[in-house]
Amino acid sequence: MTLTAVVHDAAEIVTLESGEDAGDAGDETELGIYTDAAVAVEDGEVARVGPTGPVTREFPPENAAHAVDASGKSVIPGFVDPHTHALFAGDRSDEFEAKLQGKTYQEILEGGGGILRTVRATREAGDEQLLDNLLGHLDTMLAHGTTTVEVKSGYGLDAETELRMLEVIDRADDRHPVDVVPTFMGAHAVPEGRDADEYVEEVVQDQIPEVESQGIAEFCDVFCEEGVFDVDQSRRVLEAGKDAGMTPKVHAEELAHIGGTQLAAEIGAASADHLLHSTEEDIAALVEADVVPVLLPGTAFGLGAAYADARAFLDAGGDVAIATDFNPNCYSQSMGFAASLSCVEMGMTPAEALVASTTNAAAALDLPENVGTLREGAPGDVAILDAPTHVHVPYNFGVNAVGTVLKDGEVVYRG
Ligand SMILES: N=CN[C@@H](CCC(=O)O)C(=O)O
Ligand SMILES: [Zn+2]
Repeated sequence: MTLTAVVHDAAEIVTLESGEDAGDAGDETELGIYTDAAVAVEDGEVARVGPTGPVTREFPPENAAHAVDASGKSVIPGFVDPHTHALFAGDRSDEFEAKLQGKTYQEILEGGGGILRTVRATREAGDEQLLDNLLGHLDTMLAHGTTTVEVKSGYGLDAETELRMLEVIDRADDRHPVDVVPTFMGAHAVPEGRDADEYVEEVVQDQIPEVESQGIAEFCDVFCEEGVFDVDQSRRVLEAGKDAGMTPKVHAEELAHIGGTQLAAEIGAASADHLLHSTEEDIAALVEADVVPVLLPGTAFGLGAAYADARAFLDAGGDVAIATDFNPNCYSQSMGFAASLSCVEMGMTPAEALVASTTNAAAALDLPENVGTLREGAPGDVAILDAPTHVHVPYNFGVNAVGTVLKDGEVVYRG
């Protein structure tokens, strides 16, 4: 056994452990907070967490490969970001200006911009360029406390480029400390000059079998949206993906209400994402089917759109997750910013936002129970804030509250 790390004398450690023995507060919060606390990581996994005295007597910091004095600081699990399109080429900053002048997302897409423009740039980029781009974004995510992220394909829209994207995602996962969960999203848009039904058949008959034979994606996602893929087309893609071993996910009710949430419930998706226009019945169906609602407040912020009704999901008993949705239309890699928007614009509490960006986000990716926690046995994925309480995650905005990050107990970022 190797003592990888001991983080000690923290103002607080948020374990996300619930239950009677959790933290100083017992069962009182979902957060399982210990004050004046330490966490010891052995062979990459949390071996002990609790008050500094007993933990450091059992696991002396001087014996650890990494001893971190966290005096005055809050220690939380690394964030899990369960929805990104972080692999792309090109620049769409001029579309931000166009949107500020009143153009809508759909008008830009219908004019060959938006996703279709990123598709052209991504098809033209070489693998090394794509890999460099993704590694750069993973660096930024890590610096903001994210230790696990989902990344989708979907800027290829043909078998060759979709496969290339998934291979680059796989290489980035090998090369970078952040764990990367791959999602196939061949049905992200209808390629220029093509018919949606005909393209869906290409996704089902050409792309999915290729992805299956490479065993290179865990999830299959679809943009179920007015003017993109309707519910039947989306169902066709997700069922084929499911038959090929990929768990469904759905981009649902982002710009209009067309039934994607009900489809997610019907098909047993891991998550339904966006949900800006979901109804009460939709919410009930998701909760009933145990589908994680993933809310993406950065997207609403960037589009100047109304936010999803987070309270309706929470009040219905939904295990709400939040994500950055980092993509050329939503340019933020920061889960802290997503948390700020979740609290200020969607009425979530800082505690709810933290649960949404750790344990519930891990559930949206079907990750093992311990991911997104600092319970004993969890991966030693730790974010140390330059601040005394976890409330600083949403309370700080436009700046980074994270000072140090450990992945599997190794110090991988120091601000
Ligand atoms: N809405 C569809 N996909 C992305 C946007 C992708 C893009 O505009 O490039 C999203 O989730 O927000
Ligand atoms: Zn998306």
